[in-house]
Amino acid sequence: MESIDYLAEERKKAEFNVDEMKIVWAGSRRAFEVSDYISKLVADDPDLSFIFIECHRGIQGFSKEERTMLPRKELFKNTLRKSAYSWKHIIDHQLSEEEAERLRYFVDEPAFIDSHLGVFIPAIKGQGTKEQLKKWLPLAYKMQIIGCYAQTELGHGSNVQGLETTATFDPRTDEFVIHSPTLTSSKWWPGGLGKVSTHAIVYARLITDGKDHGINGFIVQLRSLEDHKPLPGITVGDIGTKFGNGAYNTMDNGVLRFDHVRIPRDQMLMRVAQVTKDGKYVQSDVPRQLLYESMVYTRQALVTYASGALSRAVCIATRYSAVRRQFGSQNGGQEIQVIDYKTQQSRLFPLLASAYAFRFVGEWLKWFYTDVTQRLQANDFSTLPELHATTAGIKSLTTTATADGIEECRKLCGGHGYLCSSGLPELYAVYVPACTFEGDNVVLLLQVARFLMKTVSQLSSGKKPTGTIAYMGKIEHLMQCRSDVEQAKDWLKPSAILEAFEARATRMSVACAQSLSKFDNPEEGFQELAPDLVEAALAHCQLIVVSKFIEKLQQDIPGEGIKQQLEVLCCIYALFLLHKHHGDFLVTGYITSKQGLFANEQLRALYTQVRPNAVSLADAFNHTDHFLGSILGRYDGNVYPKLYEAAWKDPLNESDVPDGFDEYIRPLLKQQLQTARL
Ligand SMILES: CCCCCCCCCCCCCCCCCCCCC/C=C/C(=O)SCCNC(=O)CCNC(=O)[C@H](O)C(C)(C)COP(=O)(O)OP(=O)(O)OC[C@H]1O[C@@H](n2cnc3c(N)ncnc32)[C@H](O)[C@@H]1OP(=O)(O)O
Ligand SMILES: Cc1cc2nc3c(=O)[nH]c(=O)nc-3n(C[C@H](O)[C@H](O)[C@H](O)COP(=O)(O)OP(=O)(O)OC[C@H]3O[C@@H](n4cnc5c(N)ncnc54)[C@H](O)[C@@H]3O)c2cc1C
Repeated sequence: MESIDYLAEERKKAEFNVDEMKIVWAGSRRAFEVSDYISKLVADDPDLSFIFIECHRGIQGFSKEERTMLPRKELFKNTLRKSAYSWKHIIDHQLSEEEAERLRYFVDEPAFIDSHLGVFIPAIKGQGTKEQLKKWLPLAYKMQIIGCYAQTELGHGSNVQGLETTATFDPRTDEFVIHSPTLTSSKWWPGGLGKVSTHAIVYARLITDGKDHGINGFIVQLRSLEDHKPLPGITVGDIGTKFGNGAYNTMDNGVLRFDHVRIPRDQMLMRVAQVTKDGKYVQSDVPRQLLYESMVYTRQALVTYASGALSRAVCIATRYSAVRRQFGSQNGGQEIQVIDYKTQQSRLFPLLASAYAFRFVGEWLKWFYTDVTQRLQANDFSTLPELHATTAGIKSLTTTATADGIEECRKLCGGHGYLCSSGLPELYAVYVPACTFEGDNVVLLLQVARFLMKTVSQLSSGKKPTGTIAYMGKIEHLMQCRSDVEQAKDWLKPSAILEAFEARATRMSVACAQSLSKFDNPEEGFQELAPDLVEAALAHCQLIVVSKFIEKLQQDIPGEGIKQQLEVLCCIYALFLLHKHHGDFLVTGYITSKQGLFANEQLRALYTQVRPNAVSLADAFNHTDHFLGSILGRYDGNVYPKLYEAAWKDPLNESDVPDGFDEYIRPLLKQQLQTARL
């Protein structure tokens, strides 16, 4: 039966070519084709799109929207089945790495495979010697071993140098003894550890001859490759159910303790430092920070994933806002679409613009990461501090904004957004730990702040800042200039926007540096001023996102109306930030309150420009209905019949009279009858 497109009228209003925008969103025609093909493959293959569970009726299939009703143990087993099935598909069809990554993405269930591919393998690559890569990578790539990244402990996560697990070298046997000396040294959180991983990269204090050399990574086998039982001396399990039904609970985040577990010496990852057979500790000529290199990789990857998650929420909220009508009916006509309310637009459209902004900054960050890692291979470490600060900062900014944005989209969908079948509660629950893992977002901004303070202090010594901090080279101008905006439309000029963000970021950093200089003990000052430093770091990161969006627009972007739409979105992103943080821009003296009001006026005009294109801009994300997993976000907009239909699938509706009626409701009702008779 052909379905009716309830959003057809909206789609007719588009002033640009949606198919061309899909390519811009994907990054290239080839990336679009791969994503498009794999997302449909997943949606159309029940083994990938459905959840199969054994129950009293035999094996039953459930759709993605029903996932939150299912028990964790069954969900987990189903995820194992899907991972094995996906892996077989990848091998049988010889999928490329890009296609395989897309397959994992569209299956859309957190699983051990994420830790194996996203953290375990990058850690070996970043910290292993050539010989170690040769030995371990083929095993890992063929999934003959499955690994996780065991860094965080019960007592310490953010403070990596505070980890307690020990790796003590025993020269008599040429082995390390891995040990958990305290309860708080238990490894706690690693994804894939609880029930699946056979191996882990374990971060432990390296001790030789009684001397503590700090943290290093070690490859440790945890489970038998025969029967999967924990090896002697190892206690391992899952840490328990996490936030939200379904959600991240398909992942087995684990706990791990070692009781004097011995591993061969060559299982210490030795790119950064080595221990010789006679127990001598030798530091390589590469910086110690390379121990943290895999975190840089994953933080960079999380930025592109942020745009993916935000675009899903925005797509659901935009389509639903065009379907939903409230108030304003005249002469029996239709009510107003809620998307036409300016308040709805002022909450929704900045998120739409943010999704695009995060996409482009993610694209750039991937390029930057690749560039720096190539330099690292050639022993050029000069750009590593900038890469660390940028990945930390942009990961922090984009994941915080995305988690908040998903929750805002849920509210934008009113009451129905609170239903699990809207897809938004689970999306939020799955997504929100991204603000914590791979570095707590505040801790990461403090890293950016340290980098900025160093940059400011080096300016006087004549060191020329480059890359993302090149703007600080114009410090004299940026400390004094004033916005020349005279009317609302002046805020459309990229140069006006850029200077505003550069001046604000520079002034906030310089103000922090000046305050810091008043402290005798700089570390004490840093702690005292931390909230201001975090704000300065955020201002710098917002500047990066804005400037990368502007740079994107300087490229040749073909396609009818594409560039115009992106220009509007770029201005919305920047002016929304200016409006939200306008206190910063005012206090630092770059704009007057009148210029702030012009920005807001221009923002409202931009919302009007986006309005006819909103649904199509969301369509350009090219999300399948399966991937969205949302009745409110259905492509055809057929929301109400489907919501009604879905309600009856809830297990509570399996019978008219609920279990427990005889024990708990009937006596109450009877008691009321007796009371009434009295
Ligand atoms: C179905 C089948 C499919 C098959 C598919 C196949 C397809 C293949 C592709 C698949 C790809 C998948 C990708 C998925 C990605 C998403 C997966 C997400 C999973 C997430 C799991 C989560 C994992 C974790 O959370 S791991 C644990 C993370 N932990 C942290 O982040 C801890 C945070 N803390 C720290 O990083 C540090 O402690 C820090 C930085 C806060 C402090 O460091 P410090 O050393 O104690 O102190 P400090 O003095 O501040 O720093 C010293 C010095 O070092 C510099 N520094 C710090 N960090 C770094 C760094 N990372 N890099 C470089 N430099 C660094 C710092 O700046 C200082 O420098 P100086 O000032 O110059 O001295
Ligand atoms: C779903 C999930 C998956 C994970 N997967 C893995 C994994 O695979 N492997 C792994 O090793 N770990 C993993 N982790 C752990 C994760 O990396 C840590 O939780 C994270 O690094 C934060 O550390 P923490 O829990 O110690 O938080 P804490 O540092 O205890 O943070 C608590 C609070 O203190 C604040 N705070 C901490 N330090 C400072 C400071 N210096 N200044 C100001 N404020 C501060 C933070 O901002 C936060 O508000 C995972 C976590 C989650 C939630």
